[in-house]
Amino acid sequence: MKPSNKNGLPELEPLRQAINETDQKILALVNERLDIARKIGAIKQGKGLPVVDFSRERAVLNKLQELNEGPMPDETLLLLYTEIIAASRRIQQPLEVGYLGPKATFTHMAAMKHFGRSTNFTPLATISDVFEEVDKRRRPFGVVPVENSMEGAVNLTLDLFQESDVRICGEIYLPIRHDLLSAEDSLDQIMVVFSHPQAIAQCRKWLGKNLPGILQNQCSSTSEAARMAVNTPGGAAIASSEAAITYELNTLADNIQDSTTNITRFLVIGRDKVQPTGRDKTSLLFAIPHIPGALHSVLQPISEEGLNMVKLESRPSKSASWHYLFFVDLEGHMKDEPVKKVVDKMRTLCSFVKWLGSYPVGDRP
Ligand SMILES: O=C(O)C(=O)C[C@]1(C(=O)O)C=C[C@@H](O)C=C1
Repeated sequence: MKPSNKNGLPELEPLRQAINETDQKILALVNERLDIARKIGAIKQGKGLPVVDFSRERAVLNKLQELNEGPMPDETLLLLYTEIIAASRRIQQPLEVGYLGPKATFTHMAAMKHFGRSTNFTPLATISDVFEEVDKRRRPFGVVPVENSMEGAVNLTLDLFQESDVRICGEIYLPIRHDLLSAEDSLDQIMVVFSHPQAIAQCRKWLGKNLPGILQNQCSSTSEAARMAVNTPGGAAIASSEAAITYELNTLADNIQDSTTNITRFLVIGRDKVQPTGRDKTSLLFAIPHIPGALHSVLQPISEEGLNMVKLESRPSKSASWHYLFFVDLEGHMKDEPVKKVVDKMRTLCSFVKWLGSYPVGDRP
């Protein structure tokens, strides 16, 4: 008689056996990779070099994407390899990353997307705290929001670059997807919805259609809303899918935001320079003298060098009223000749230029 498995499908048997053998090989290879990472770690430690090399990590991921012929989608490949690299870092030294908390916010999700889940994350109360932790060398990296495709710039983050010496070493794009979470089982039990005012505003149409006239209660964050939902009979929260896991809530509806193009960009801040990857961005902060045409003449070298300016934002200067600082993002790395030339030229035209960092371009959803 042929061997049968629990489903009574004997033809599955050899395939399951093949999967077992493949898994054993994958396991052995991942452990082999970790052993190699451990050796690299020992060399780096001996030379006083940092464990993290974002440029190398990007090269590893790019190479694998190039080699991938499927059927594994690139998104899955990136998820798997982000975790394998996280484990390879961890075996060298556990990595400490601070982020704008609380737990299960979109900043937390962005941090996990970038660093992998096998990283030590600490929620911090404010954006200033994240900058301070990195500035004072209490943590090597931090993650903060910098702009949202619908709401615009996060001014506090931009302002903190004026005072701080941290460097941008990465960017993360995350689609903002809101879910309706509750300890209750169905929508008709819901009597009050908790969330951050921005999240409530972003789900206005859905709420009007599905929970018309229901009490809306504002919270300081979507995670705080999830906590309220845990403790309030008839309560629901608009929060992230991560909050459903963290607070053990049921997802009564997912993707309830009115717009499907709501994306937040986050920055990874640290203190080390990131080497060029071939697809980089450079962020600069500059001030111009109060003379006609000053901004035009500062930006002119950018187009002359054929560089793509991907962002320009102004903020009031902290030191002088009615004076402005400009944030500009250029495609390219500070080590690329055209970027270097532009920055040299800017230094002759601006009253002040600060290089905030050159870092790999983030994958846009
Ligand atoms: O190549 C290195 O320097 C490593 O430490 C290995 C590795 C990896 O897992 O590929 C891990 C951490 C670094 O940030 C870069 C790459």
